[in-house]
Amino acid sequence: MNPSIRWLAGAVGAHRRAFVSTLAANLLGQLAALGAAVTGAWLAGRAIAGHIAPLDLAGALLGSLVVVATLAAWWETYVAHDLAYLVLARLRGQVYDAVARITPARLLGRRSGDLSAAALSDIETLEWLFAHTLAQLITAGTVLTAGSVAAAMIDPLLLTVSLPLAACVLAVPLWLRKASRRHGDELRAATAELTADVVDTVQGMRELTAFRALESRRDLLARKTRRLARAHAANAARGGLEAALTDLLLAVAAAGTLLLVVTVIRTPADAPVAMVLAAGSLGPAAQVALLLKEYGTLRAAADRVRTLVTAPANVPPPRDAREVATQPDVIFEDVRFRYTQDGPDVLCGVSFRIPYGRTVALVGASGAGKSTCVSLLLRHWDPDDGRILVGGVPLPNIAEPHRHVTVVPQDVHLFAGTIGQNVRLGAPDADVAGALRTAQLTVDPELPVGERGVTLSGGQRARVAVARALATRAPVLVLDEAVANLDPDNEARLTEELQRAAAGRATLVIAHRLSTIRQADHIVLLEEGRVAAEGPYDQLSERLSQLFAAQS
Ligand SMILES: Nc1ncnc2c1ncn2[C@@H]1O[C@H](COP(=O)(O)OP(=O)(O)OP(=O)(O)O)[C@@H](O)[C@H]1O
Repeated sequence: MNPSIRWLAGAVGAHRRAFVSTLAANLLGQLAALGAAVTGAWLAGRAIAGHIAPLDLAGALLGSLVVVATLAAWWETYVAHDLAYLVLARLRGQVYDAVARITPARLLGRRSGDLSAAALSDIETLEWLFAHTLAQLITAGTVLTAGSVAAAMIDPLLLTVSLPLAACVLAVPLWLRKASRRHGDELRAATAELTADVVDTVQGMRELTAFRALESRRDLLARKTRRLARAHAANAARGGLEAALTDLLLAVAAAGTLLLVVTVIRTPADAPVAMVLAAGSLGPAAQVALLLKEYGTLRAAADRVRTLVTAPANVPPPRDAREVATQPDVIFEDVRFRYTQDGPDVLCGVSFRIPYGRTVALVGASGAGKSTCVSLLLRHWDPDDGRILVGGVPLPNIAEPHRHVTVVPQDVHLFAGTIGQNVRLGAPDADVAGALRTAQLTVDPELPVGERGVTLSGGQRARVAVARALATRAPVLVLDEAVANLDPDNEARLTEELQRAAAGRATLVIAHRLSTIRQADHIVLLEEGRVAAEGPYDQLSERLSQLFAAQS
């Protein structure tokens, strides 16, 4: 069995009761249906022999079996879907945890729309596995065995046609399994790519409109849609071939069994029962063939979900947690880092200190490694060498780093909801009005901001992000170009407020404006991942002027 399918089958283990109920309902339904067919055939045989007594015990048994089969089918539909959605809910939780674990540092090289496809449509595809496959495969095997044993008890010869042909029916999906896998992989990949492009298109609609690129984007989506249609067509053509071959084999098996029954069974009254039992193996075989037809798609969806869910965390979980000082300094100690093993060193032994109550500005040309320092301080990655200490404790030994370090990022993300909800993101009991006041934003906290904060200006979004960070009361504050979206007046006023807020914090500022940098107590100049110089503004003013002149 494919390892991903085996892994998913294992996921059912947590819902044993629901699985056993599904299995019991399916088995009961199948056996009751077989029993009803045999009883009906036996009654037909008696009628052939001239015994017409419709309401005797056998008639009652037939009626009861039909009722049991019907109720079991209804029960199975209910419990099988219950099982499927229990497992799917669990998988969705695991996918969510995995996405949280591997982002924001990286997305396993996958696009966000691709991850949405894994979280939504791949998992939805697996519903077929849990609701219609696992229990049904076990039941089909049981019913096939029971029917064959009963037929052999009448005459072993009865199995000489149906059993080999049942094996041929099962061989069809096995014979086509490579094509099934290929089609499944292509189908899931095409679905994911289209989803990723649609998500990208919706998110970038403003740019597409501004740059008059709607036509070319439509062409791209049409191309991706055609790819998906081709994948569906290839999958459907193979599925159709499988179904046609299965039907042909079943028809040959039924005709052969009929011929055999006529030859082997001498008493006409026994012929219907013999026929039903001899053909009894064909029904389960056809059912298994039908289930295996979906194997390629299921396997591809299972592979994609498993890759995501079993992806290792970017950084190991905190260990030997230690108490962090309430008024912490932040220390970068000879930090070395590269993003990929064979990539260049991005930080080559960076050391600096942010004392509590002080503001340190990190400056440098584009690509010098400023944002990388922020990512390491937020523990999106761990340094390859050296360490970062907050309040005297290395980051990997801090149980909940976000309680100590907060950030106003370069690309602010606001969630659909009110300003207040966005400010309370990291601190549900926060003083929203106070945080908004410090962030210089005089708006109603109940004002809705729309998805990604579309109803706000860039400056307002930045100030909501500042309020959100301040609301957490974390003692280390990182401002990654937080005021870049503001006009000089507003920038000056917000910087003043932030200076006041910085008195009770250790603050790291990344800024490209001299006016912001001038406010800092200490400046660290990064060049190609190294600290080229550090000191107060007056000491570095010449180098800073050169840097900013070169950048402008
Ligand atoms: N996720 C990533 N994977 C691989 N390389 C990256 C990644 N992020 C940044 N880099 C590389 O690391 C180097 C430092 O990038 P960083 O974003 O830290 O620079 P920066 O000083 O903040 O630049 P800017 O002022 O333009 O924002 C750059 O060469 C960049 O291409």
